Amino acid sequence: MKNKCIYLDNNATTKVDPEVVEVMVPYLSEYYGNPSSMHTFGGQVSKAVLQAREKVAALLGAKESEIIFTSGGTEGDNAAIRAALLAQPEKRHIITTQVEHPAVLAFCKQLEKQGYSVTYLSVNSQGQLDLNQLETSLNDNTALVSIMYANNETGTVFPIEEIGVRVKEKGAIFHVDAVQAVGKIPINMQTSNIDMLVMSGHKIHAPKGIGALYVRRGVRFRSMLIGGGQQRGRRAGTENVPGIVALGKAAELEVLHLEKTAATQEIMRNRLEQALITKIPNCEVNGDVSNRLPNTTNIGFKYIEGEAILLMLNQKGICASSGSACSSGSLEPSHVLRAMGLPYTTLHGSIRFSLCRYTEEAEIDAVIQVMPAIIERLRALSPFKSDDASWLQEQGQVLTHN
Ligand SMILES: Cc1ncc(COP(=O)(O)O)c(C=O)c1O
Ligand code: FES
Repeated sequence: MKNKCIYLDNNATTKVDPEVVEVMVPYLSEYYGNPSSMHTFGGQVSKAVLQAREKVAALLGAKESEIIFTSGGTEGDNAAIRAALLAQPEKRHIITTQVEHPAVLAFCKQLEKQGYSVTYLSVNSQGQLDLNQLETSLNDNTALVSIMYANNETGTVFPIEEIGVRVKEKGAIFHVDAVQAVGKIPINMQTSNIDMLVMSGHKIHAPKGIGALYVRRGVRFRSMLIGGGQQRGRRAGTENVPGIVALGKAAELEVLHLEKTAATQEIMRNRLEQALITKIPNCEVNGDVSNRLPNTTNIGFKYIEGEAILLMLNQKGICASSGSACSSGSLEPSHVLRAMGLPYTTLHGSIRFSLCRYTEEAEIDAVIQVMPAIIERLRALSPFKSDDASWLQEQGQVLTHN
């Protein structure tokens, strides 16, 4: 099956780069040794793992010894949060935000049931955090502050370093889910206050099921997986060598391409966004447009369902998304847009386009060409034609999801 779609859903996952495929294949065939083995055969493999670690460290401005390979973003987030709590058993308070990925949010909800208290910082209508709220929430009992670098749905980038200063003043551990930021904006751990940072391979043109967790030297870390002593005892289990080699290559390619491709993607993204909001009435960009990932746009088309737009785009061979991949299909409006307090009619009609270094101008042109007619057709069928609350109530609709 040859896939010829216009793929603008890169925040959900990315295509594996052919150069990445090429370097990983030998580790699925010839070099199948165990990196922990004493013999030379295993030794070759362990060397490849080390080189990959160095490449991932280089992408983050970190040291090789600060990188732990994981199975991806979810494991990294879970492991970081758990390690931070285990390192400070006397502290029982966590601060996070209402707009985190479920890998953090659902885990925090579970921790609440285990007796931890969790503060979920709110965001304003542009998706921005209030740093005063962070400051007033921080106390001596705060073990951990877990805040994402960039939001997967809107692309909003949080002022991570300003947040970090405040967190470190209070002596809490600062964990950052950077799954969407790595490879899209420069990140340098040398000049950062972040203690633990999480990235995932499949968002940067490596395969699914591989990721990395950065743990700053000196930060106490207890492994979530208990077993063999792999990865200096920080993550038990025989390493996913082909995945690790692939992640190393993907990281190397990001170092090479990041600056140039981010700039090109931003130009294309802006062109797409501008064209859509100019040609289509009653739509607006969601999120903080001045602090945003260069590849993401989330647009609310009032009075229609995002899923309907996606189905029609799909018929034209265009892949986009409404919010996050893991909750799509639920028809529940996004928790991120809800936290921003968007009106009901925008909440349901929001879709995300996310670009990557393979996105071409002609693909953007194609989307610009088909969208106005799609929206017009759906609006003609839609029962929602205004924000008038009494009208919505008459229709028996729920007004807000807050
Ligand atoms: C912000 C964020 N965190 C965590 C994850 C989970 O990563 P993974 O799919 O590698 O478990 C994702 C993936 O959608 C994400 O966007
Ligand atoms: S797991 Fe990817 S968006 Fe949720």
